[in-house]
Amino acid sequence: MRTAKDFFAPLAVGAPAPVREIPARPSRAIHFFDPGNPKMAAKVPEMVGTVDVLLGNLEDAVKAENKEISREGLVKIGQETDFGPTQFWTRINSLDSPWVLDDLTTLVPAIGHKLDVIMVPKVQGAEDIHYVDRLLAQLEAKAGITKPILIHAILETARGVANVEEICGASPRMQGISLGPADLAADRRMKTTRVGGGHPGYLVRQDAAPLAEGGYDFTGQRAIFQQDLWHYTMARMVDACAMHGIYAYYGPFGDIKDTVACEDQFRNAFLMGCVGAWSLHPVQIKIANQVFSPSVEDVKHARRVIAAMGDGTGAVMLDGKMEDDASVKQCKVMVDLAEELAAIDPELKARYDAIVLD
Ligand SMILES: CC(C)(COP(=O)(O)OP(=O)(O)OC[C@H]1O[C@@H](n2cnc3c(N)ncnc32)[C@H](O)[C@@H]1OP(=O)(O)O)[C@@H](O)C(=O)NCCC(=O)NCCSC(=O)C[C@H](O)C(=O)O
Ligand SMILES: [Mg+2]
Repeated sequence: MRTAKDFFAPLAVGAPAPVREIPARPSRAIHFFDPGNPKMAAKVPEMVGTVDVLLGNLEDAVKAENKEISREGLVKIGQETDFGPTQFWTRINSLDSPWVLDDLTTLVPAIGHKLDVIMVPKVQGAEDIHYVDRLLAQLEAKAGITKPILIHAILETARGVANVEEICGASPRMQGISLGPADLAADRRMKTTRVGGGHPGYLVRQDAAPLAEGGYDFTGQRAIFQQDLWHYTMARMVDACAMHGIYAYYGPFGDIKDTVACEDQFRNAFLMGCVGAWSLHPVQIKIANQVFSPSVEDVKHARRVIAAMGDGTGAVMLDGKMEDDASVKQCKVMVDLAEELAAIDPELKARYDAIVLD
């Protein structure tokens, strides 16, 4: 058993002290690029400052024969790029793959001082996080790294979902969790063939109309309402993350051309408590930045409620609605997020600063 005092002790002599709290850094879009793809790699410097997180992907979507080229490409990018306000993450290969040990033993000494977060795919339980945690501590100690690299897990197996609470609490390095809908669908034997998003077959149909002579008209037109396949998993993930003070993210939306449905999926995640989503193509960065930034209307309303509530206790009527201690807490979540984002996004800051309370 790991005791409370052990939890915040370094796991290797000379490794940096674990963080006590995960910093609330903006991460509306986690933008994936293949560091071994020359066209994508060339775009990295110009993307700095336009996206909250740049993630060099080494796992799925990188061909087996290119794993080493991509890893070397990531080292070069890490060494040569000034990331400024943008976070620099990587997704390593899965823990059961032949590449992951080389990923970690190459990346940490070479660019560990620049890497903010390592995303670990297909996490099954706390034991996977413990393995990476100890290995990172050893590698950080050896490389003289002074700031601990954080861990982000992808929820993409049934066992991972069943163990999500213990995964979130497995290490002080745990920064957050993303939903990996494509691998999760396969692992669960869902009958879908998509990378995230909904499915027209997963629906609820309006009741049949009653007939005058009795019985029901099962042949008439009835409205159908498409349902969200990911609602249950997202809700579990958000609760587990909130419980442990870490951050939840929707993952990939593979239908790049369907920007409208992508926006819907991202907005569902935002409303449910996620702080960001993945971007697979430059077009999705703008969608994530917009969706995961509170609207001017929401910030204005939240500020009005906070102002009307004074010390934050009791109940008042505002625009015909009751506001109380609980609604003011929700409004503070909105305003705090707006302030964090305004600190790194001048355009957003100008829009929030222009708000005038009625
Ligand atoms: C999806 C893509 C294969 C599409 O690429 P492409 O056909 O080249 O798109 P375009 O012609 O529209 O590209 C226009 C230009 O933009 C560059 N580009 C494209 N994507 C990126 C990017 N991600 N970062 C930077 N630059 C990008 C192209 O090179 C073009 O450049 P130019 O010719 O100079 O104008 C491709 O977007 C892609 O591979 N994206 C990343 C895919 C990925 O990372 N997949 C893995 C994450 S999802 C996953 O793993 C599932 C999950 O784990 C789960 O289980 O659910
Ligand atoms: Mg996956």
